[in-house]
Amino acid sequence: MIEARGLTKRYGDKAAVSDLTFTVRPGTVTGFLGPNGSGKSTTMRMILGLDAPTRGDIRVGGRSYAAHPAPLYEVGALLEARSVHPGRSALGHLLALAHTHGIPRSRVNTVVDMVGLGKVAGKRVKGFSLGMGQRLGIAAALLADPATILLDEPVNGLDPEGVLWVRNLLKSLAAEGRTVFVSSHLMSEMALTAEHLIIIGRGRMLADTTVDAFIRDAGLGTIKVVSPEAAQLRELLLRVPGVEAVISPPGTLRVSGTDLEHIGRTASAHRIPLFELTPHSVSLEEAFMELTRDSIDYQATVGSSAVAQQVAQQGARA
Ligand SMILES: Nc1ncnc2c1ncn2[C@@H]1O[C@H](COP(=O)(O)OP(=O)(O)OP(=O)(O)O)[C@@H](O)[C@H]1O
Repeated sequence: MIEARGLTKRYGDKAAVSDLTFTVRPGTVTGFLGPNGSGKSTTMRMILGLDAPTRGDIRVGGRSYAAHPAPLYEVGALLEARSVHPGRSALGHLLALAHTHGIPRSRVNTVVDMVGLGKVAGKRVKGFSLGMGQRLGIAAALLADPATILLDEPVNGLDPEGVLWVRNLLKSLAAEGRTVFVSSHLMSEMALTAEHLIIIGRGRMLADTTVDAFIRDAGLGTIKVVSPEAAQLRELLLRVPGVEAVISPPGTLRVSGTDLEHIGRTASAHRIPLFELTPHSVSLEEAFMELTRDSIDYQATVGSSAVAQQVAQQGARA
């Protein structure tokens, strides 16, 4: 379990993290999302005691990281895949880490195999690709079989097979009852991996929610119905428990809690004409961009306007 209370970090005048309060629970994968520079890495560094909060505190397993006598058993982390001495072999790096906690060589061999580096374990890290470096970082994070796993952008540089592997690995670690906290700026990847999301922008909390609720609130599960008798259709649809329907703008219904077939059949049974019946088609990535739009520090001038325009057009069309 990771618990942040009023967590704040300032660098001079700049607040990298502002008053964050959240709990990351065991048994689920929690995705930590935010645009570039939103404070994800700073928060992760504070979890590991690499940065001290200006205000507030952050605990892992009930205590600050520094208060754990053998921290590798409590938290396994991958923050920066390149932070390994390039002259060391993968095996040498892991053995050195293992020695600090009395972890046997057999466990080192196990994690090397687990991450698929068996064939290159004796090779120097300087020859590793980004993806191999990520795998080594994940091996180091898993070395002491910790209760909490903390990974900063673990799929960076991985090929599709590697991305799938990380996704399944994180889910299985959570299913074993571990706390899994993983940062990314890829909403679509997180939606496939995480059950819970913490989304920040400019160091502030934007959303602390489940993936299901995020999808629901973003209107991704809604159906758009255009009919000259929208009000009558709405009354009929609302007779089914769990169905929600709002008229916006006049003549257009936004319906959730049911499916296209039910709406079509209800309209047909009451001879209500339909001009349109479509699932809402905003992607998760676009919903994330909408949420974080006002919190983007680093915005490209070429391309981003096209993306914004596309989102706006999609919103207008939907
Ligand atoms: N050591 C530092 N000194 C000064 N400013 C810093 C320092 N570390 C981070 N910052 C600033 O704090 C803010 C948050 O940075 P951080 O690296 O935590 O964001 P991030 O969400 O991890 O970004 P990215 O997705 O690009 O990795 C940024 O504006 C960054 O420039």
